[in-house]
Amino acid sequence: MHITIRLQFAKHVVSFSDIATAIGQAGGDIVGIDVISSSKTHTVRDITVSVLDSKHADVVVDTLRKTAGVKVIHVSDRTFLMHIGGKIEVKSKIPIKTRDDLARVYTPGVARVCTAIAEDPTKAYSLTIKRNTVAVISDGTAVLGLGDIGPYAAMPVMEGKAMLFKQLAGVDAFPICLDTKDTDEIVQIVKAIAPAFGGINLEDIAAPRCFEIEERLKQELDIPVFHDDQHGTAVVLLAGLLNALKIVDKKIEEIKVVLTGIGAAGIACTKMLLAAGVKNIIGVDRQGAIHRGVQYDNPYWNEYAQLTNPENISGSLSDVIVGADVFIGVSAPGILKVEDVKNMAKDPIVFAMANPVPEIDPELAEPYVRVMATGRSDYPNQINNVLCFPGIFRGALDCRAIEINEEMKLAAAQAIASVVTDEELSETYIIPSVFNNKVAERVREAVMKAAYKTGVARKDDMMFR
Ligand SMILES: NC(=O)C1=CN([C@@H]2O[C@H](COP(=O)(O)OP(=O)(O)OC[C@H]3O[C@@H](n4cnc5c(N)ncnc54)[C@H](O)[C@@H]3O)[C@@H](O)[C@H]2O)C=CC1
Ligand SMILES: CC(=O)C(=O)O
Ligand SMILES: [Mg+2]
Repeated sequence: MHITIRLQFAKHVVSFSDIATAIGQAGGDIVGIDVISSSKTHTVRDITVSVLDSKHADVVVDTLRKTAGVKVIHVSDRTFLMHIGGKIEVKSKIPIKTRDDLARVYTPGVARVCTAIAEDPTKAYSLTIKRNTVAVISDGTAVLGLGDIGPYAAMPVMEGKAMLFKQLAGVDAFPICLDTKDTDEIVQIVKAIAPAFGGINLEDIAAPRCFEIEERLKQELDIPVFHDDQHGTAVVLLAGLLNALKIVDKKIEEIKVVLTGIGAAGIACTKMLLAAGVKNIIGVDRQGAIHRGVQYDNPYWNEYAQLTNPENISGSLSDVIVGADVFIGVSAPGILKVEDVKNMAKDPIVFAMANPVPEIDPELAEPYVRVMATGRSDYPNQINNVLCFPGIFRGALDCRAIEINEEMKLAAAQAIASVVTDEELSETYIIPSVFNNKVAERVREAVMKAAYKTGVARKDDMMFR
């Protein structure tokens, strides 16, 4: 990583070459220098230094703090710099240059437009932003794998999701973090803000509350409501698995899958895999394998036990992973050991998808796996819901779908998988890159086709009839 250190140094006490030497001795590598101000006695400079990690950054900064004549003003890393002031803004489509423009975009002209919508509310789709907007709603209770860090801390992720919606699919998404964990209140708030939006993307709301929130909103709203951590993740996981199974030449009906983290993502991934034909899937949470014969406090786990684990095996992750063809992690960092991978069946497939730190370090797993994937951007095979949510909402908005149903999700998974051709497919390329511009377009088309086929599209479109 790179950090930028703003420091002031007294010219008569220390020279820049002394500072460069100190940084070098602490193991830092200077990659940029900017002079911010200079007087006869002092200079202020921004020095950008390449360091190994945040601990190493502390060592470099401490060294400078201890150097006589040097005052460290502040330290920022490039990631923080990208977040300063937030990452998105609202822009007008048309400038207001004259009084005439003003009278048309605002009062009095706007009143006629308002009246037209009041007379026919469906006109909200043609005369407001509704046809292109998605609310990204979080309560900050399951932010990535960081847990319940609250609504303020959740904002950078939601802003990031909004950026991806826009860049990858042209959707205008609004990050909305709610300072409440009350299910009824969240449902009420989302219902109340729905008029401005064409869709609702629920994000990083912890299980099991997220299931009720989504179900109730789906029933009460006539726009698509989609919990990204459940369905977006499940769609991309299935896409990756379909392609990985081609490499190891195994049939989906015959594989044994072990999945850790029976929360939002885990339950949805399991349901998607069962629908796709997986017969033997065992879910593992903190207490071990979910099995029948136990009354869990979490009602979703009791249902889960009925749907999975055909041999009703109990035990720890290390116990149940023996002989598994596929490991899927949507749980916590570092819980899969190298020994566990060694005990899997031939040609193991390991999808360690916890963010930001996966269930096993890919470098440790690599020698023993046939196909390795993570949720991260800095390793090959990124299985991340970002491959799904922009395109699936683009399709749903464009056909004005009332919901995103199972057929649309399956179509999205197949569309994502299809971007990687048989000639291109390899152990390190089972899933297209986030930057592959075919992904969102292919997902959009497949999703629209499925929406028209299943009768949930409201917009008349001859192409899809
Ligand atoms: N790659 C991707 O696209 C996505 C990755 N994720 C990742 O999956 C993880 C879970 O996310 P959600 O399902 O939204 O959270 P969640 O809070 O709904 O569920 C997490 C589950 O993992 C379980 N868990 C925690 N520590 C565990 C351990 N040591 N062993 C077994 N189970 C454990 C929890 O008890 C809980 O049931 C996070 O790390 C998140 O970043 C989630 C969504 C998408
Ligand atoms: C990718 C994502 O949505 C998550 O880790 O929560
Ligand atoms: Mg998420």
